[in-house]
Amino acid sequence: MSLENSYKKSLHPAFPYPLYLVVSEEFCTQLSYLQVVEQALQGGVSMVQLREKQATSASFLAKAFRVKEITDAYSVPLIINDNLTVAMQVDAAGIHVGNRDISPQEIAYCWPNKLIGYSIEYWQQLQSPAIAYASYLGVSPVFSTATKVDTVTEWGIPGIQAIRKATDLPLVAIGNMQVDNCADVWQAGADSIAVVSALCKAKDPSYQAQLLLNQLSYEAL
Ligand SMILES: Cc1ncc(COP(=O)(O)OP(=O)(O)O)c(N)n1
Ligand SMILES: Cc1ncsc1CCOP(=O)(O)O
Ligand SMILES: [Mg+2]
Repeated sequence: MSLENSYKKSLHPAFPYPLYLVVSEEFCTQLSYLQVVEQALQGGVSMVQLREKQATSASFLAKAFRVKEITDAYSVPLIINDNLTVAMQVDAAGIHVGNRDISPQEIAYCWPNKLIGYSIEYWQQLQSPAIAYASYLGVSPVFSTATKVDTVTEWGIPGIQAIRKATDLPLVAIGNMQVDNCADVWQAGADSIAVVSALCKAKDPSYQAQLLLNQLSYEAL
């Protein structure tokens, strides 16, 4: 979709974070993960998630402290993937979980007033009690991706549109989000575009972040 054919959406008032970096050291091929975070933030990334599926808790915690130092310097919220202990210890802004993780209900009980991201992998989850505790939903994945293969539904544009009609919660689109497809996903109802490869594998994450953001037509809050 060209910018001329798109309309300026408002940012979601509860989630004014249009470009969301999900960073893992293992997917950073050109630069260190800390350089990727810093340069992506320079390019305008508005939220960062640290996702370390292979790390020990100790290594995850050490990395989280390093990333938090950078995100704090840019006043950008840091989300921790899966690990509530790490999230609490670094005083992250929140945590992202899916179906096989600690539940949003349990998180809200142990760690109140924090952002809770919850992955939607199949339609019936929209009826789950977890929804009441979620701050945003990860539409996961929009398109299939080599970065995460243990997925259930490839939502596509029709999936985003259907979930948009079913809930007012902020929607984060994830899964093979690139410069050439994120405008359509945005216009279909996503409030945020989350990327791993598009920034972690970029030679110039700052420039790449600007290219992604330029595709997203929105009014400043
Ligand atoms: C923003 C965002 N959306 C979805 C996911 C996937 O979370 P999950 O289903 O728990 O899978 P893992 O990331 O733990 O492999 C995410 N991490 N971030
Ligand atoms: C963590 C995650 N959750 C759903 S898809 C995905 C990976 C997205 O990676 P990429 O942006 O490289 O397709
Ligand atoms: Mg998870």
